[in-house]
Amino acid sequence: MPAWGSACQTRGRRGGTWHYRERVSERVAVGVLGARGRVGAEVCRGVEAADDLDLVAAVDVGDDPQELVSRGAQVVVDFTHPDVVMGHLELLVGAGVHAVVGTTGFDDERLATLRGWLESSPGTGVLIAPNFSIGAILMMRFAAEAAAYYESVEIVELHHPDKADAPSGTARRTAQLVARARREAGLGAVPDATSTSLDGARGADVDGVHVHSVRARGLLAHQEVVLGGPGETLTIRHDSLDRASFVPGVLTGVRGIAAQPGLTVGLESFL
Ligand SMILES: NC(=O)C1=CN([C@@H]2O[C@H](COP(=O)(O)OP(=O)(O)OC[C@H]3O[C@@H](n4cnc5c(N)ncnc54)[C@H](OP(=O)(O)O)[C@@H]3O)[C@@H](O)[C@H]2O)C=CC1
Ligand SMILES: O=C(O)C1=N[C@H](C(=O)O)C[C@H](O)C1
Repeated sequence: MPAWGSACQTRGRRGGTWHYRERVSERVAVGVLGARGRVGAEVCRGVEAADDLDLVAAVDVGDDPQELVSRGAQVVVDFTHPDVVMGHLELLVGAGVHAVVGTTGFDDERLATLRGWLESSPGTGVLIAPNFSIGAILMMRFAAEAAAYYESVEIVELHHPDKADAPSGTARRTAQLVARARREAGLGAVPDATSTSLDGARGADVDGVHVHSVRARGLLAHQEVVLGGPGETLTIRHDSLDRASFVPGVLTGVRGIAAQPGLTVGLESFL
């Protein structure tokens, strides 16, 4: 029986007599936080279109997040804002509700706080995924794999100008994965003899990897990882052209989170 499966009976006719056959229903009651936002609205549409999911609460600014609990959400998806997401998670984890989180802004300190809350709520699962699109997940994986072979690497992330934060959660995560791969390969610091006269000219330094953030109307979510070695470069690029790109990954997280208690960072282990 799945974690939230409920057994129900269906009636069938065999040999002229009615009999009952047990059928296991795996429907999941889902709440969405940030339901009127750019991604939240897309997630609501995805949940409503799925045969095995029920949208029981759609919450945004002005609504009471307690509704998520009182309406029986088993899993809550959060696409809100880095400034408010921790408050939501404290409420959800305290109530034993699983969470699938796309909202950015998770540093080591926040993750440690979250782990502490989860220790007091055994059986509850939280998935924090910097990016739910399959192409972005593959882009991060390919970048980490390539990083061991190149002396140089820089990341350019490009987004719409209404984005809450910079650098993007995806770029931070990519930089961390690339930096780890470089360490494991025994590579030292990336070569850079530049002496800059303007702050910011070389972007932000994330674990020794330079990250550049572009914000321009017309863009949605894009990233390039530029790797360089003697006489060659390799550019790994991903483009999200529509927010529909995030929905299948979110629904995969929703369906899998009850079976993965504790904290998971990145959708990779659900694929
Ligand atoms: N992991 C991933 O794959 C992705 C992650 N993201 C991240 O998701 C987050 C949201 O992005 P996006 O959808 O573009 O942002 P939006 O601003 O379009 O949506 C956020 C929504 O949350 C609402 N909101 C803000 N505070 C609260 C609150 N306290 N309670 C309930 N709702 C609240 C906002 O309302 P109001 O507008 O009134 O403030 C808005 O409707 C960002 O951190 C972004 O980086 C985005 C895309 C993909
Ligand atoms: O705000 C966005 O739009 C996005 N945010 C996430 C991030 O910061 O990485 C994911 C994607 O890049 C879109």
